[in-house]
Amino acid sequence: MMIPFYKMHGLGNDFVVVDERTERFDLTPARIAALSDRHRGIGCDQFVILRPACQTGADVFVRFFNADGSESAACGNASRCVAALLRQQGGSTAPVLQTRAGLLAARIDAAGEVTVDMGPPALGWRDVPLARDIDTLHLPIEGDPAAASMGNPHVTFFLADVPGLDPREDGPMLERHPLFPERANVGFARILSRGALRLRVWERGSGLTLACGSGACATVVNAVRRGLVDRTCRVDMDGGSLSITWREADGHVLMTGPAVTSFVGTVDLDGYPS
Ligand SMILES: N[C@H](CCC[C@H](N)C(=O)O)C(=O)O
Repeated sequence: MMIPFYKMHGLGNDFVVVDERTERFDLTPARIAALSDRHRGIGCDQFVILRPACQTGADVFVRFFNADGSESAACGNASRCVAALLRQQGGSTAPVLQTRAGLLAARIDAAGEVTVDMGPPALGWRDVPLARDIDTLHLPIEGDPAAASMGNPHVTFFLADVPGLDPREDGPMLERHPLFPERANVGFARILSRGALRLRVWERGSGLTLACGSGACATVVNAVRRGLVDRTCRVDMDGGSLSITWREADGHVLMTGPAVTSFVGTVDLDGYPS
């Protein structure tokens, strides 16, 4: 069965987007993982499915799946891409995305830059979640990381504390550390100034990516909590930079950056195991 898809990216964090608002396809986690494979499938960091919104005020319901087929409630870069896609299809410049992490209000400016209100971070141990009741600002792991949720679990290492830590070497073990019952996205951050930091993320279910939107949000939150940066901070990643603001007035985190459609295509689902 041939189905259409959009290939998109946010700073090189790339996605296959399939629109199921008018027709459902048989997209099992196994088939999503096969389609996400960069050698045997289309290839992407995350696979994104659009469904009709079922919450008042939302324009679309969005589900995010990692390359291993696991589902995440949040994906910042893909949220910007979906907002831009709706706009390309004639939608408003202020779409609202329903996600499993809540309603996300987006805004597309005249230059095509997309701002998504990612909502407030969740900072309690049960929110991240962690395996037991501990202070999320200082986890009992070598390197003294902090943890926060943006609807998905993030742990942040500040490399000034552990200069030898490496995403590819240490990411896989830390992703599956027993302290993270739902695994974790692992951020490796270097503070550049009060208004900028450098970040690489070993992503849960996808590995090292060129950029991570929710990771950028969680890292700024954790850096502000530690008194290391101001509430508006540029986050420089391998694929480019995002502007993040942890707004004092309501505690929401705003993320601004690009969203690109690389190409559209069709794929025969019968070629992939369900
Ligand atoms: N790997 C993440 C989902 C994608 C996050 C990232 N691509 C973003 O832009 O936020 C997780 O399992 O929580």
